[in-house]
Amino acid sequence: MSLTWRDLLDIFLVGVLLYSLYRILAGTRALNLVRGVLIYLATWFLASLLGLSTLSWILGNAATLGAFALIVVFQPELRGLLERLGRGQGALRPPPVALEMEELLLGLRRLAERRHGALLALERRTPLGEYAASGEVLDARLSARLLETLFYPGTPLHDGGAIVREGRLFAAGCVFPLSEVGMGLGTRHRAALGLSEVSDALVIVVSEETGAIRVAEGGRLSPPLSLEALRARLKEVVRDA
Ligand SMILES: Nc1ncnc2c1ncn2[C@@H]1O[C@H](COP(=O)(O)OP(=O)(O)OP(=O)(O)O)[C@@H](O)[C@H]1O
Repeated sequence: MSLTWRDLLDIFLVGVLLYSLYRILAGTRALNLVRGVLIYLATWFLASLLGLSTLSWILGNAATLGAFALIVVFQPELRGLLERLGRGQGALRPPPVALEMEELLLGLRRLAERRHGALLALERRTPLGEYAASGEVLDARLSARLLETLFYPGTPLHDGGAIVREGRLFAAGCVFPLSEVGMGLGTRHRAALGLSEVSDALVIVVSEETGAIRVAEGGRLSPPLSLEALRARLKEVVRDA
């Protein structure tokens, strides 16, 4: 049997598909799931190969049930995965968000200096309306003073995340989905990571404990960023209004 160009194309495309899946899943809870599923399939395959009929019968039947259970348990990840596949993971970069960047940076700097925890999502292609609905819709002009006021500890809206839509502070006090990955992190950081897993939003988080500013994007949380590094990162995403 000779190898035709179709076989080579087939192998190449499967390789690209597997690599893309790995890139999407790397660093997320779903990567462990894929590893688990591969181990399961390998055991099942070996059991059938060695003629261990009871074990392969059990594994075969459990697979059907397990597939449904996985869909239920990993619903947020699957949703995020389909979302990212739909967006083409960078091939179709979301258009830049129009935003008064210096106001945003000034607000973040002041929050960080005072160790006022903050969570702010910049909406891109994925609509964040369902999360905005869990908080208070403001649709106000974004300013440093508004950010400082919103995240001032003790105020009713300081709890939860804010959403910036088309350069305006659209909503505050919103509940974001919590990531299962950053179990060592506090809930504010897990909420930043969680939203970035299920959307293409760029989520900025200011730590109450350390004042460190980090950015979550595509299911990954950056190390603490200096204001200059943050400005450089935002310039790739934001178009000054
Ligand atoms: N699901 C959520 N969505 C949005 N915000 C949340 C969510 N869960 C918690 N928060 C926010 O996180 C705050 C609690 O932060 P916590 O101190 O546990 O986190 P942290 O990541 O350690 O932050 P920090 O380093 O700022 O202390 C809450 O007051 C609330 O504002």
